[in-house]
Amino acid sequence: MAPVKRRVFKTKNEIAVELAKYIADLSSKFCKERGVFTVVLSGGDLISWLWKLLGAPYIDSVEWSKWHIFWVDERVCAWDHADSNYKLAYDGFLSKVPIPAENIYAIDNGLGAEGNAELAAERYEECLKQKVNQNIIRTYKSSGFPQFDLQLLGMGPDGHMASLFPGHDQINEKVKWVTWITDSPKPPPKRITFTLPVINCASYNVMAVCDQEQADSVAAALNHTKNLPAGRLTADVEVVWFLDHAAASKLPNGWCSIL
Ligand SMILES: O=C(O)[C@H](O)[C@@H](O)[C@H](O)[C@H](O)COP(=O)(O)O
Repeated sequence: MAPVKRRVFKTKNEIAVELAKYIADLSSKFCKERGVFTVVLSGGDLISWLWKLLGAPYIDSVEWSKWHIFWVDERVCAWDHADSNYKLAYDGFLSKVPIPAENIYAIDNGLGAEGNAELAAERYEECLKQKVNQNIIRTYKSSGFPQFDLQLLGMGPDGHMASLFPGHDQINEKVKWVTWITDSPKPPPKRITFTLPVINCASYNVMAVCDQEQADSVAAALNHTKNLPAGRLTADVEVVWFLDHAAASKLPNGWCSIL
């Protein structure tokens, strides 16, 4: 099992600083080794913690042209809808860095606008398969599942990650790469999401969580509580939890970082 590390910081600002370093180091490693860097984004607060990458030194030193961007989950709506994770990422991050537009793989806009969750999930899985065939995404050992270089995840206060919610069946999917939900407890109800095997095949998984309302779930997830989706998070190389003091406050060792 990959090591699960945790890095605890006083403020969200410090998280942004360290997250930028972590991401930039992995970017240079994968760009050197593979010539591409596959990055998976989520929605929620995460995007607001990527701002450090938008300035010096990273804006000039990161090989942005080699990045390929995917979403671990997406709300089923058009790209310009206020609920869209694509829009959130575009407005707050993607529009400010020189990643080629053709390297950004969003949900199918038409199916999103129609609200067709099932077909949107199938179409997104086809898109991933195409990128595997083009050697942009690797596959994980003999399993055939896609293996992303880095996933940037968040967790809700109920312990959900991506759009895998406690007590919902999607967490048990073992074959599909992308599935869908039409009764998400977190609005909006229609979403598509990577499945657990895909999430856990990633080389590096970052889970970034802040604030007091997440503290119980952080403690439960880091105790590997299996009925919490985030308690089942693993990775091929490592999982790193980036936490602020409030989110880490219910952990047995409190604010200690464990590396
Ligand atoms: O589409 C979504 O809603 C997100 O991708 C979701 O899975 C998010 O990552 C968590 O809910 C954490 O959200 P916060 O960071 O806002 O707590």
